Amino acid sequence: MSKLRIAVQKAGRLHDESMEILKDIGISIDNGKDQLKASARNFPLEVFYLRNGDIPQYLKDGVVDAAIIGENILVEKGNGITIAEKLGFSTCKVSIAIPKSVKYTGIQDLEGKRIATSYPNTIQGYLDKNGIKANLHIINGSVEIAPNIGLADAICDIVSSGSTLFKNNLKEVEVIMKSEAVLAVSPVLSQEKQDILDKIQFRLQSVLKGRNSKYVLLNAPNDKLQDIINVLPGMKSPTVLPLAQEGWSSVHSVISKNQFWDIIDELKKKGAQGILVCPIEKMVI
Ligand SMILES: Nc1ncnc2c1ncn2[C@@H]1O[C@H](COP(=O)(O)OP(=O)(O)OP(=O)(O)O)[C@@H](O)[C@H]1O
Ligand SMILES: O=P(O)(O)OC[C@H]1O[C@H](OP(=O)(O)OP(=O)(O)O)[C@H](O)[C@@H]1O
Ligand SMILES: [Mg+2]
Repeated sequence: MSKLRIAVQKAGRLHDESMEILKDIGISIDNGKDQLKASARNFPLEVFYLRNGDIPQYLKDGVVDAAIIGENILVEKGNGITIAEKLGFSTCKVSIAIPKSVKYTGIQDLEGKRIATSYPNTIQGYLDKNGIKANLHIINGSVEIAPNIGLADAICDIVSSGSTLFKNNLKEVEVIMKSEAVLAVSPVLSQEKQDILDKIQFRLQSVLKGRNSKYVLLNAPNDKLQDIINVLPGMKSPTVLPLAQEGWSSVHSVISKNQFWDIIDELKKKGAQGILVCPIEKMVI
């Protein structure tokens, strides 16, 4: 039986959460610390530990079948590679920044300027789209220092919290793209491997839905029950159970993390009491 070969970053910002999500979908990996390849014990999967930047080529060549990789790297090097699933971690932006003291009126201000970056294709595409010609200086790391040492007028790099920009006296002036970790798929995948990938994707979706939701239990006086139920979404509709104390019910529901605090405020206003919030491990719909 063939195994799906999946690439995961060997070390760096994506590694830990990539391994965690594989564990959360029930895949146990025999992991020697310095191994570059490992097999899953309970699933037809082989994990290859590789550099994030090298993964697009391995996917294109079909050396690996799938990968957990930053979306930004696919935009930079991954033409022809499809995204099967967005994974919700390692969120960041690829942005252009300039020294804080320099006035910025719009992208035309970058005409003829020197821009330091590790993402030449991404920024070149953005400049072309906006009809701007600039000189790119490709460097592999510590990009944010370039304006301070006189190497460039602007930079294009990853921004997350913004603290690296802040420490280097830079300000973000253009956001080229937003990125997160994704499950990417090789363009050359056999049907047998596609079937294994479908199973992984199904499990990932149930973990991701769980991560994005909370299970909420609350007590409601029966005369307020309908008002409270109207606020709650639930997977189908909320579960309502009578409490031992007459005139009261227990209401159970699932709330999306995005709407969570708004709904809790609303529930309190409508008379809900003893609200408990629990994490959801997996949600299979
Ligand atoms: N500060 C950050 N916050 C959130 N996500 C980030 C941040 N920096 C990078 N990332 C994301 O994590 C990915 C991996 O970044 P990391 O710095 O670990 O590796 P790299 O230097 O890009 O790759 P390689 O594995 O080739 O050395 C990036 O492609 C991006 O998607
Ligand atoms: O907005 P922030 O939260 O400050 O994050 C942005 C920084 O994080 C990344 O660097 P990293 O720490 O991964 O170092 P690297 O350049 O060696 O990859 C990126 O290249 C930025 O420099
Ligand atoms: Mg980095």
